Amino acid sequence: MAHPPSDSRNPGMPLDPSWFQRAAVNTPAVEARAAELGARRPLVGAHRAAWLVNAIRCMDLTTLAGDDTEDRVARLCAKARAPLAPEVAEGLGVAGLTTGAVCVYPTMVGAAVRALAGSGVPVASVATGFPAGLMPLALRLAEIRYAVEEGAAEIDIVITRAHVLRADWAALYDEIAAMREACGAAHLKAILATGDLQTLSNVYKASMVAMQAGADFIKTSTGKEAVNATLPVSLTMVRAARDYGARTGHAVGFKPAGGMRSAADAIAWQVLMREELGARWLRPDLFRLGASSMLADIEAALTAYVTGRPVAPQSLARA
Ligand SMILES: O=C[C@H](O)COP(=O)(O)O
Repeated sequence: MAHPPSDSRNPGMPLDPSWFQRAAVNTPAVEARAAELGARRPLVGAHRAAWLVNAIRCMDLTTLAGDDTEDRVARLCAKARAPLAPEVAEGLGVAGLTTGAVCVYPTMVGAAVRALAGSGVPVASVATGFPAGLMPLALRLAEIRYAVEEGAAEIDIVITRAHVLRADWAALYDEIAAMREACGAAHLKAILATGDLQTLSNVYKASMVAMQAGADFIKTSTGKEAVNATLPVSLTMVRAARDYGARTGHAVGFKPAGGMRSAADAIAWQVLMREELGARWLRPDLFRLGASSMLADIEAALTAYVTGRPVAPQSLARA
């Protein structure tokens, strides 16, 4: 399938329920496909290293904790600017490698912007009453505008799950469209909190509504639900993005987030993107891995590959 260009933002479109209201996801088939993806023969050597470097390039390095401080954010940003030790980066031929972005709470955006100055690494901010989103819309929109004024280039919004559970697609569309407008030039990632949506068919429908409302990315989770990113949910969402792109010519990005911890996770999700959407979707403008602790395992794997010495992930510098 020809891949639509991704350098143009998703303009959205009027809500059209005929694109999704009769969608019925074959859950057993999706789960079987996802299991097959996760059970692939492991990559080794230079091939595995290349996929892990790309995972860093596409990572939203995240801290979203109640005890976050400006010092912790500054340390995270230093890691985002230089995720690998110099000798490891040079050994891989990726001097200057950075993460895709840094993702923080709104009141930490200023500290992140200052710490990332001159790096080219954008700041993403969660907003709209993260993680539950249960605040008046006017306050959620004000929070978006605050984060953008603080310097956020990307806004990760959360949807009102009740709109999905009640199949109130107009209400879901209207809130995301209003959020998209409040973002202005900042890119909008729509967090669907899929662990709260009960069925894969609801995940597909919410994905389609978010894209029709103008989301630049669809994102699985806040990382605070009981169940966050899974391969079956991700497969459902990327197929929605594929269907939307085939009909509109607009590429919408995908961000799995929450609970991904290992280098193996980083490869499994990239294999899913490569096989379902194509190599074009393995770049940071269309793919992000939302993770707070996955980088340590990736760094340990790459350090061991370059130096030949095994390294415990917990021994590496953490934010
Ligand atoms: O959006 C990013 C997620 O909150 C990160 O979740 P995590 O801490 O489980 O990696």
